[in-house]
Amino acid sequence: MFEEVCKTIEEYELMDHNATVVVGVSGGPDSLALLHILHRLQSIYKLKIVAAHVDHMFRGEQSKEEMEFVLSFCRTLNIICEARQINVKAYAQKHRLNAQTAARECRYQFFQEMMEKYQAHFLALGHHGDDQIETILMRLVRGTVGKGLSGIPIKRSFAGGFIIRPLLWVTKTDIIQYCQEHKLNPRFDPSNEKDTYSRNRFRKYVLPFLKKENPKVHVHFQYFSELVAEDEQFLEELSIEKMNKVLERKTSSYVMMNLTEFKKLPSPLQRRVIHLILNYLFKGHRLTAVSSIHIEGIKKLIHQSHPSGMIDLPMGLKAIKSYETLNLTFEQHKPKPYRIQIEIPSVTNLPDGKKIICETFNGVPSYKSQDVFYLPQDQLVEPLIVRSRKAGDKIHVKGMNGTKKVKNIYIEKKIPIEKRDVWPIIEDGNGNILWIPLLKKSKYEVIDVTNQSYIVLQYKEQ
Ligand SMILES: Nc1ncnc2c1ncn2[C@@H]1O[C@H](COP(=O)(O)OP(=O)(O)OP(=O)(O)O)[C@@H](O)[C@H]1O
Repeated sequence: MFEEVCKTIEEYELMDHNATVVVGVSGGPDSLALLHILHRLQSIYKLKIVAAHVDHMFRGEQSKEEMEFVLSFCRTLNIICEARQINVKAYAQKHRLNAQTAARECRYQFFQEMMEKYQAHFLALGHHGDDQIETILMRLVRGTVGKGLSGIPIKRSFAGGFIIRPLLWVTKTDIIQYCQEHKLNPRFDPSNEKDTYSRNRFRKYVLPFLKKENPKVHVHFQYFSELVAEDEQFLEELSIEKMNKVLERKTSSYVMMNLTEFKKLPSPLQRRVIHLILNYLFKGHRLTAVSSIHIEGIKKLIHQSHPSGMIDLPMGLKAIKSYETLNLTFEQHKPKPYRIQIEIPSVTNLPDGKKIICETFNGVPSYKSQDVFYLPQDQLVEPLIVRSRKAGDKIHVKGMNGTKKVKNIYIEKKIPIEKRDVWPIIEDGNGNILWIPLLKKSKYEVIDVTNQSYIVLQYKEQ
């Protein structure tokens, strides 16, 4: 096993000469073997080794005894040992965490502190090949997708340096044998046997079967882990590039996406782009994992034939589709309804950022367009009003008998939902809708060569 671990260290460049390495040592076989191996490499790499032990205070005297054991083991090898007792139960209660998560958080805080104290480059941990198999299988069973399926990384950034795991290519059996050969006499944590933990059930019931099928199964899982990590990194970079092309607006609580561009992406990139956006929006919301249910929900909303729709996501996030736009937003604001009187003449600023210019006009209008409306002076019923839509709004459409629902006009013209609430509607003193700028004119616009006197309304950009 020693040779195998040395090979891993070299191949993955897990160690530099003259480096300072903090080693997480629980007192169990994995980390004890790891410490022993690194100690053997100390003179070759000219390493400074610091063992770091946390007593989680779960098992009273027994865990204290483990701490004493680690301290004395390090003394015999002449290795610096930092040990700390942390009341994890109290920490878990305070932060409302389960015991395992709390223990992990406390441990990593301590490791970080030790790395800073000793200005260490590496934190070495004793995860091995069987841990890798368990982790990947547990995640598959739990429904993890993407990068999470790569399991435990052999080297990753941490506290200004790297976490390294030199034992990932060896098995628990190799480690136990190593401990026996070198008479290391490790401590065994009884909680590793409990059926209540999911990991222990995988270890006890699934691993023996896999190892019987193929004693080298850990090699295949490790290889799988590295391939997935590599593929995922490549796809993530590609997805970031594509995401930047489909995003039209982005703040910490709001994202607007162009669906015409989005739909051109191949399906795996579509999923990843959604995943990236959700991760970005949920950042800081203490949501550990974006679930595939949310990603698929958004994808379905985008591809459904109906041009508009909305789904609710965790933490009050909403995905709102409107024609070729998807808005993902935590913002709940709905535009306020408005009603403004139009003086003659005047310039009226509108909530949609545009303006209505109202003037009198003498002569026969020759310019006809959807952004200008001519009302014969003798038809004017004051006051003229510009307002937002109301339920049941109807317009007597120019050149048509009867009325038409304004709502149907918005649908026909594919006006996005969020724009409908601010779109201006002009009505007269009788409450008749005269004009919906850019969309529809009413029968009240009558241009007649015998008439030389009009009110002209123009809808313009600022
Ligand atoms: N209490 C602890 N103090 C210091 N390091 C720890 C502690 N618990 C775990 N570690 C580090 O994290 C690694 C993985 O922990 P985990 O609990 O998954 O493994 P384990 O199977 O219990 O390992 P070991 O046989 O070393 O106890 C350990 O190998 C060790 O390097």
